[in-house]
Amino acid sequence: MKKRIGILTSGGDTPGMNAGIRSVVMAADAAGFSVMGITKGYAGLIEGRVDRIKTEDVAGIVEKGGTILKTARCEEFKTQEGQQKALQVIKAFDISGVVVIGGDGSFQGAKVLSHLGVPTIGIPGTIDNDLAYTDFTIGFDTAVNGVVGEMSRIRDTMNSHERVGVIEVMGNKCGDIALYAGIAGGAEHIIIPEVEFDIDYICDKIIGNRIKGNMTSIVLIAEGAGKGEAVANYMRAKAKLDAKAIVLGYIQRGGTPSAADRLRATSMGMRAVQLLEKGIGNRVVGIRDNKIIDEDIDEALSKELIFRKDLYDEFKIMSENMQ
Ligand SMILES: Nc1ncnc2c1ncn2[C@@H]1O[C@H](COP(=O)(O)OP(=O)(O)O)[C@@H](O)[C@H]1O
Ligand SMILES: O=P(O)(O)OC[C@H]1O[C@](O)(COP(=O)(O)O)[C@@H](O)[C@@H]1O
Ligand SMILES: [Mg+2]
Repeated sequence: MKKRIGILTSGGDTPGMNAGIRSVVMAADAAGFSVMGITKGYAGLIEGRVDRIKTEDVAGIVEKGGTILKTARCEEFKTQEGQQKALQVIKAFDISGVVVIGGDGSFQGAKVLSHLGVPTIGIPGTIDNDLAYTDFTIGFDTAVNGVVGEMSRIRDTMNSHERVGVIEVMGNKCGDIALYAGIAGGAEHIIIPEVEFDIDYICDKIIGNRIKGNMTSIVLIAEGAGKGEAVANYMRAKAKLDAKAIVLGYIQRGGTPSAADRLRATSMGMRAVQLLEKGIGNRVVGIRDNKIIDEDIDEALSKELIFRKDLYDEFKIMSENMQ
């Protein structure tokens, strides 16, 4: 095993990616490896945007959102031609192992690199929490905290106008951001792709609560379950509710990472380097039952997401009893 590893971030950026980069660079340094930072994910790899990254380059980044390595979604890397170009760059820079921080799509790319003979380790970086093999992905906790903060700001103005706030959050096909933020932020209703919803029931509940004098109504909708605007339009047209749709959008992906995300990213970065030190690739690192784990990429990606029905049931108890 030669002593030079590459690191890239790919897909949607997340708070905590920088903490992961920092950890990999420091762990590699301690192990006698040098690290090459690959700018802009697989696109940068194909283009040869590769530069030495040293301990001094990662000083002070633990608290920064985004990713100092930049990121991208790169269609070309999905083609064999693109993958061969990337492989040539890896060889040209004498890189013997790669760490990829990204989500489900990025891990497909990590699998490709491993199968091309470059030991590659994935660290889960996505706000969506949509990777089944790990309890949490890096960035999810910060995103949930961000949504909870916005919910209380939105609630202030919705309450003042006696409006219904329909807040659309990210998550791709996964409802976790809406579910966790819904519980922590005290949403009256959540709409997530994992559970069928009845818009008329939600309207009736809101109207019933209003009759009893409770005018506060926040509905969180995960983007995978539909558009906030469509829900608000329906509420206005069919239930005469003064509903406003708010799409939180990219503010969910920015900002300083939470302590939990920094801690997880740091431990996962350390594990990634330990694996590469042993020449082990084709694995992804994660956290299960509060312990850092690693698992074969193919196995991890073949797992089906387990919906946290226990949490949803807790939410329902609170939602149904809110008045
Ligand atoms: N099947 C695949 N084979 C190779 N690379 C892939 C594959 N799927 C995704 N990727 C790479 O990973 C990048 C990020 O994937 P994407 O799904 O957009 O984000 P994320 O990794 O955050 O889920 C893609 O733009 C592409 O470069
Ligand atoms: O940044 P883009 O390309 O607009 O993509 C938006 C998507 O990225 C995310 O923010 C994060 O998704 P990934 O981590 O899979 O990249 C999703 O929640 C959202 O659907
Ligand atoms: Mg993804």
